[in-house]
Amino acid sequence: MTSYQLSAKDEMVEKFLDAAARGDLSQVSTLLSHVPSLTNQTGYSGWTALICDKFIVNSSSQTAYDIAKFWGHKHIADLLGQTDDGCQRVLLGSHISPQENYFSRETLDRLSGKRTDEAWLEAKQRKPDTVYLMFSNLSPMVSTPQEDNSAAVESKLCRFTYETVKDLLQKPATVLIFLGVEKRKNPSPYSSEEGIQETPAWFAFSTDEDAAELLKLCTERNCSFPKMPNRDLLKLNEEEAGIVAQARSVLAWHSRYSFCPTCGTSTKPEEGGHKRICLNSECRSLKGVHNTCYPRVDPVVIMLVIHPDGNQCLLGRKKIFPARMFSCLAGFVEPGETFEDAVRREVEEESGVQVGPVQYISCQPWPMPSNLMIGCFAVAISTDIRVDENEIEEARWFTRQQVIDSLFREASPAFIAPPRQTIAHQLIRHWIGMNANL
Ligand SMILES: NC(=O)C1=CN([C@@H]2O[C@H](COP(=O)(O)OP(=O)(O)OC[C@H]3O[C@@H](n4cnc5c(N)ncnc54)[C@H](O)[C@@H]3O)[C@@H](O)[C@H]2O)C=CC1
Ligand SMILES: [Mg+2]
Ligand SMILES: [Mg+2]
Ligand SMILES: [Mg+2]
Ligand SMILES: [Zn+2]
Repeated sequence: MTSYQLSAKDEMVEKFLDAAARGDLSQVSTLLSHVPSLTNQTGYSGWTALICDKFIVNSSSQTAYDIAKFWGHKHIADLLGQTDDGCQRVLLGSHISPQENYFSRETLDRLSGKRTDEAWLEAKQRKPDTVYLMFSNLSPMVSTPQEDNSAAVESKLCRFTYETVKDLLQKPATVLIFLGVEKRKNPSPYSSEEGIQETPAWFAFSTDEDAAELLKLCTERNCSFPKMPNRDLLKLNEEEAGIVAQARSVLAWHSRYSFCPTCGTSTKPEEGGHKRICLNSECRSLKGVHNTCYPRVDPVVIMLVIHPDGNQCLLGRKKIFPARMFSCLAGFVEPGETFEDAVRREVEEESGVQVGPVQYISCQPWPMPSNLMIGCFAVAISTDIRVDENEIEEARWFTRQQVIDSLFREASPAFIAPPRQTIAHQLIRHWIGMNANL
């Protein structure tokens, strides 16, 4: 006996569920002949005898699909995975694994709390193990193992010590930013502050000194300041790419915000280069907190639009793309807009295709100069293409097979995919990895 009293109806429901769970067909039919509505009654556990609506969840938030999958009933899970509601079935549901994109790795601990600690920052600047990255015209100095400009050759950031760059740091046009300290590989066994060996700090600075003279300061081979960031900054390893994503965006902001957006007076860097303050003591921007004083990040949605049949995707090309390259559609999020609405608006503006469900997949900082690419899948609810020629030269539906050929096979694919370092490439690849779910 339970400690609580069941009503006659509850008792009937529990009896019915018990019979259904045991597979006692004769008792199930007897009870049903008396009370047909028992099929959809819910017991204390949240279960029904037979889950007729597959979007109903039990008290553990599991759908029939989740349960079938958990117990390894693949056939049933596959059946339940098929739906008639055209759109949702081509999305991934809960099967998304976290994905790291190029420019996304957090190699350094930013220690944002230390940006206001001037004494600590000054001491760190002079430490012999502190690493300095040098930027000219928003490009970091890099070295390449051989003189080869092809995309396959990896570049390395040139690292400088305080002794080498201290004169440059004094020049009035130099902007210095504190990037953070190296993350500790092994957690320290010490618990007291004094016992912990501090890891090296990293700074980046921009200088307008003569580039040829700057290159002489480095002892590495084949040093240069790359000319085409969209191409040349894709040659770093993942760690260095993550550092450049932060450094280039912040330095680009300094180079564009030397005057106050509120009153037009000159501004100066503060807080380890993560803030600029106006030199006019009467300025409104000095009262309260204002986003004009901080580095900006511009959200951009980038989406792989999937055909309602689940087996084609929509890709477009801009005039400036290399020949035959097609990529995901993308566009800036506008003020007061959700990213889902931005996806729908940009896709319709650029291709005329209407979009229903939108699902976030992963994001990518894109430091040219300061975008945050918000990567999504989106399911089309119309398929006719009408391109806005101001933004896109051509847009097309490509079949899964054409996409696979383009990513993995050399011989004359239908189009050329964007490079692997772009989130566009990763979204396309991710889609190929999904089941057609048909
Ligand atoms: N990492 C990746 O895989 C990819 C990155 N991208 C980046 O996404 C960005 C946006 O894509 P688009 O198709 O050009 O956007 P878009 O479709 O919104 O059109 C760009 C136009 O929007 C206007 N605009 C509105 N807000 C702006 C802002 N904050 N900054 C600059 N322009 C603004 C300008 O008129 C600009 O010409 C590009 O800058 C590109 O660098 C684009 C595709 C792939
Ligand atoms: Mg666009
Ligand atoms: Mg657009
Ligand atoms: Mg736009
Ligand atoms: Zn001002």
